[in-house]
This record gives sequence, structure tokens and C-alpha cells, in this order.
Amino acid sequence: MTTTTATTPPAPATDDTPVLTATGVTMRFGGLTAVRAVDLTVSAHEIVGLIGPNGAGKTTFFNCLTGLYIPTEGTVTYRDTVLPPKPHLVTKAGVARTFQNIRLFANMTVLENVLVGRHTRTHEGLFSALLRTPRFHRAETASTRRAMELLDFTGLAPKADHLARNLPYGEQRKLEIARALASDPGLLLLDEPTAGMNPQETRATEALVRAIRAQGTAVLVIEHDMRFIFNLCDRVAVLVQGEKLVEGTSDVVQADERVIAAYLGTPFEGAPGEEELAEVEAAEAGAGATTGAGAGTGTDTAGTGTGTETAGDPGAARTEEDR
Ligand SMILES: Nc1ncnc2c1ncn2[C@@H]1O[C@H](COP(=O)(O)OP(=O)(O)OP(=O)(O)O)[C@@H](O)[C@H]1O
Repeated sequence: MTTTTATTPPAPATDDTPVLTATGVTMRFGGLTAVRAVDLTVSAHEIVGLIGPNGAGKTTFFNCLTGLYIPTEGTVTYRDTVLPPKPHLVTKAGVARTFQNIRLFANMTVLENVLVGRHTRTHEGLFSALLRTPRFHRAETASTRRAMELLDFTGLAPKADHLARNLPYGEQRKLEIARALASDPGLLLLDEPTAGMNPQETRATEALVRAIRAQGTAVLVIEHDMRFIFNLCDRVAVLVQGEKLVEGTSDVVQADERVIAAYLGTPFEGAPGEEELAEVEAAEAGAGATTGAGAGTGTDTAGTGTGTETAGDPGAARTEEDR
């Protein structure tokens, strides 16, 4: 089994083959154009960031990529095949995602949540399941083995039997990622994976995303934490009022005056991450804690006590069962 560590995995060999190609994607809601003629590619082994102010159209763009919305105009292809406008078929094609507001099955165990994410990769029908055929048992065993590998990978294996709703907030976010990975995606879309996390959890998530890429899955990530984005991403695209303003490496985007004016404000001083590093190291020294993408912090950073709410958007906090 593979376990992630805080050590940064070596960057994989460059591969310019695009896995995702969005061309001229436009999404209108009545008179509002939320996304306007956006082009974006993500290559195999790339980590690409999508940033922009609130309401810029980032999540709407994700929804267009993943079949939740049918774009008013434009096309989205994954490995040269146009993606169907149905979320489960998009997942089956190889594109998985997490949501800004955590969507777990709160009353199912951690392992069961990941097994749900496996369903697009299993082919056993209802008949086979009802009769509990040997073929069904073999498929079930293989799914459980893969789910446990993913829990090990994300550091959640010791909590496989816990109910999802009892996990601390940061671990719920990790579980969402483990569940998305269960469909064996070639591209993973993460919508604000560190929202509500403390610096230690954010750093662990950064290591986890690198480890995901090292295993061959490209990543497109929306995030408001600019240090996370600029430390992590090979390329960053900036959306403002539905349009792509700039796209480039972290250095190029951070220095772009239009991006500073529209979104970033004052440029960073000093190397990104230094402040967090000092903060994390102080916390770790104090707590004698282990670090690493796989190490859950056990901290309920949302401060909700329930483990089911999101910090940034409490009104929107919900689980699959709430809907
Ligand atoms: N289903 C919808 N119907 C109507 N308008 C919508 C819908 N979804 C999003 N919008 C609008 O589209 C615009 C873009 O919203 P979106 O949520 O994509 O922005 P965002 O960049 O993800 O913002 P945030 O960073 O706050 O999550 C907003 O003006 C929003 O109100």
C-alpha cells in the first residue's frame, strides 16, 4: 500500500498531452453570463489552479466540465472525447470531483463512503448482487481492497469504521478526495479543498495533491488560499466576471498587474509559505504531532463540533442525505 508523506514527491516527467480541453465554454443563466468563452486545457501530470474573486464563475465552470450544467456554448473533451452532459457518465469517463460544500453520506462509515465512489468501476448487476454470486463476492472483495488502499493513501485507514459525520472537518474533506479517487480518475477537480482548514491541514492537503499527481492523476483546483495555489500549481488561470483574465505560471500570475488589481491586492512579500511553515512547525513542536498528507490532525477547524458543517458557508452545509 502507498502512504503519502510530508516529503514532496519528485515532479513527474513533463507530459504535454492534454487530458482536459475546454473550448469556448459559456454559461448563461437568463440574462446573467456567469462564464464567457473560457478556454482551458489541463495536461496529464499537471496541477492547474483556477482562481478569481467570489462570483467569478469558477464553480459554474466546474459544473460545466462535470456535466452538472450543459454549457450554453462551447465544448469539453476528456482525452479527445466530448464529455456527456451527465455527471455519472463524466465520472465514468475519468473525471472526478469534490464539492465546495462537503457532500458525504453522513450516516455511512468512512469505508462505505469510498465504496460508493467505486460504483462507476464495478459492473455487477442487481441480479448478481441479490444472488450473492461468487463473481459478485470477488468484485466486492476487490472494491474493498481498493477502497482500503485509498484510505491508507489519504491517512484515513484507522478510521475506516467510523461514521463520516464523526470525522473532524479536515478529515471529511480528505474523505471526499478519497471517494473521488475511488473512481480511478485521470483528472480530479477539487473545489476549495482547504476551505476551513488550519495551516497544518492545508499543508497536508498540498502534499496529498502532489502525491495524487505523482500517481498519474492530473488536478484542476479552485482555491481562495493563494499561498496554497502558488506553491502547488504548475499553471494558474484567473477568472474575473466569467472571463479568463490571465493564465500562466505562478510567478507570471502573481506579478500581473491586472490580477493584482482585480483580485490579489498587495503582492506577497517574501517567499510564499514561509509564514505558514513557521506557524505549522511551532504547532507541531508544541503538540509533538506527526505530519504528512496521510496524518489526520483530528482538529475540528470548523469549530462546529458536528463535523458535518462547512466553515465558510454554514448555510450551505449539507450531506448527501440532507438533500
Ligand atoms: N444556478 C444558477 N442560477 C443562476 N445564477 C447562478 C447559478 N449558479 C451560479 N450563478 C451565478 O453565477 C455567478 C458565478 O457564480 P459561481 O458560484 O460560479 O462563482 P465562483 O467564482 O465559484 O464564486 P465563489 O468563489 O464565491 O464560490 C454568480 O453571479 C452566481 O450568482
